[in-house]
Amino acid sequence: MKIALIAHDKKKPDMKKLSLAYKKILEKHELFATGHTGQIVSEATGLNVRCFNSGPLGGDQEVGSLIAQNKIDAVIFLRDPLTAQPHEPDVNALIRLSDVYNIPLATNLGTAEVILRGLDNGYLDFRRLVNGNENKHEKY
Ligand SMILES: O=C(CO)COP(=O)(O)O
Repeated sequence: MKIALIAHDKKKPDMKKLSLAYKKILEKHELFATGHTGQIVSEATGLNVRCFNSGPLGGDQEVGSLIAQNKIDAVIFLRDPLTAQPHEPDVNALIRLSDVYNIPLATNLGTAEVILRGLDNGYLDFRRLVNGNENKHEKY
């Protein structure tokens, strides 16, 4: 599975802890991330992470583009709900695309853990069926 990891600045410590705690699960999957988040996760865990631009410089849009191409199976996006972000439209666009394509999306630690444990228990295996239809999203 292809997992996207993103964390706003105040949530990066949480992302570091999450990636360390769930390293054994994450290492079975292909990881993608916005720039600084990916750097933190790869340095903390030693896992291979494909890093895009930093979020404010277009990284969220790069992840969104992969979602639109059916190339991301789950998103863990630890958002900071208490700080205004200059690139809020990009954040909203990424969340919107996840909903358009029914991509499991966690926006906080609680849901992130559910998704990671679900991933390990095969609950996201339905994504493999979707992946069989690469670039052919079901619209209805
Ligand atoms: O701002 C972000 C997501 O909106 C995260 O970007 P970075 O991982 O580059 O800090």
